[in-house]
Amino acid sequence: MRILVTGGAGYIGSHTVRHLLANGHEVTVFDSLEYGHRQAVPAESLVVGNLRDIDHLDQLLVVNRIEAVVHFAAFAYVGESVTNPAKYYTNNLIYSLQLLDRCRRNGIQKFVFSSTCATYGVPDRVPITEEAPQAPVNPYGHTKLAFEHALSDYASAYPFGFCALRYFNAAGAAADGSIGEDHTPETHLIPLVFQAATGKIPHVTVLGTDYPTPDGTCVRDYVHVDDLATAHALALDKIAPGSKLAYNVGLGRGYSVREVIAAVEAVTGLKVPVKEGPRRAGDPPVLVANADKIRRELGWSAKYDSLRAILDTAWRWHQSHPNGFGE
Ligand SMILES: NC(=O)c1ccc[n+]([C@@H]2O[C@H](COP(=O)([O-])OP(=O)(O)OC[C@H]3O[C@@H](n4cnc5c(N)ncnc54)[C@H](O)[C@@H]3O)[C@@H](O)[C@H]2O)c1
Ligand SMILES: O=c1ccn([C@@H]2O[C@H](COP(=O)(O)OP(=O)(O)O[C@H]3O[C@H](CO)[C@@H](O)[C@H](O)[C@H]3O)[C@@H](O)[C@H]2O)c(=O)[nH]1
Repeated sequence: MRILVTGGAGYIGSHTVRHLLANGHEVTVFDSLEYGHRQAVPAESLVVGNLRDIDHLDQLLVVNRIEAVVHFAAFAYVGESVTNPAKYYTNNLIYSLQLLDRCRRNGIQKFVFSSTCATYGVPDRVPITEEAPQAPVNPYGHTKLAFEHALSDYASAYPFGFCALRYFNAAGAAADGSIGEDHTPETHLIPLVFQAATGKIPHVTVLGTDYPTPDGTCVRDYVHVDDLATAHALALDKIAPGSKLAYNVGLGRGYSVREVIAAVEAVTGLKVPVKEGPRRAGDPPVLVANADKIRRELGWSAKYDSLRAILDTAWRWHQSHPNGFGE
């Protein structure tokens, strides 16, 4: 297939691009490089551009005869979305709607969207199934849910199908350590714990120790980026006109912040300096996927089925790239 991957130079995007290319697809990566990295994707696949330049994008859809779009490009700092919602509604919703409509006008019938477990807000039951109420608790989650609604309406009205993949917490790096997670600023737990272990930052702060969880810290479902990548390829095969697919992607097992820190200490053999701090606004206590539906319907399974296996790959990346992509 000829596939356009927006945000393909970012963390999850770059791992997915690698997987799609290995499977023989023709891939055009479209990324502004605001948060992505040129080195994360093959030079010949990359087009540097911004979703806001819709005519540039439209031209690519036509000239490269694109058949499917995988849409990662978005801003993803939950805290920033609260203080600057305009930035999030503009990039994640307005520009995404523009892209969606150009897909329709150009007859593109397959669309895979990076959604998130943040669309569930604070779930009343875990593990979370796809039927759980979607009630985001921050603007980031609102933008993602609003776009899911637009996709659904398009699939009802036009010859168009989509799959929304609701990722839980992406983690890990390519098995060979050649690409991995490098966000600036970094707010995600796992890379921060590695940075604290290796002395790049003085300590990691446990954000909240009074949650209603076994050890008082938040529980998350960490899923390897390469396993997210395979989910995209399976989704592309499944989508047909009229498809309205939505899948949770996680392992179905939760780890607390303290368990993550202990696991990084075990993987690295290093002591992680830790401080305890207050809760971060908007963090649900427990987010764990019920991922039975994607296993059943797409035949998806996780190659990395334990936190230890995921962290081994992240550690290889941090050792071989102590300064990330080094820009
Ligand atoms: N990381 C996670 O745990 C997680 C979980 C759930 C959902 N998601 C979603 O998955 C997607 C990818 O996440 P990630 O962690 O790889 O983020 P990322 O920031 O590494 O990747 C996003 C990429 O999109 C690009 N981009 C953003 N706005 C753009 C625009 N207007 N035009 C062109 N390019 C643009 C950025 O430069 C970046 O390379 C995002 O949509 C995010 O919301 C991530
Ligand atoms: O310095 C830190 C950073 C995080 N945490 C905690 O660690 C957990 C994981 O946090 P983080 O790695 O920031 O991931 P999430 O906040 O769970 O959010 C990520 O995962 C969401 C889906 O779960 C995506 O939608 C978001 O884009 C992505 O940032 C949370 O409980 C945080 O409170 C800490 O204790 N200390």
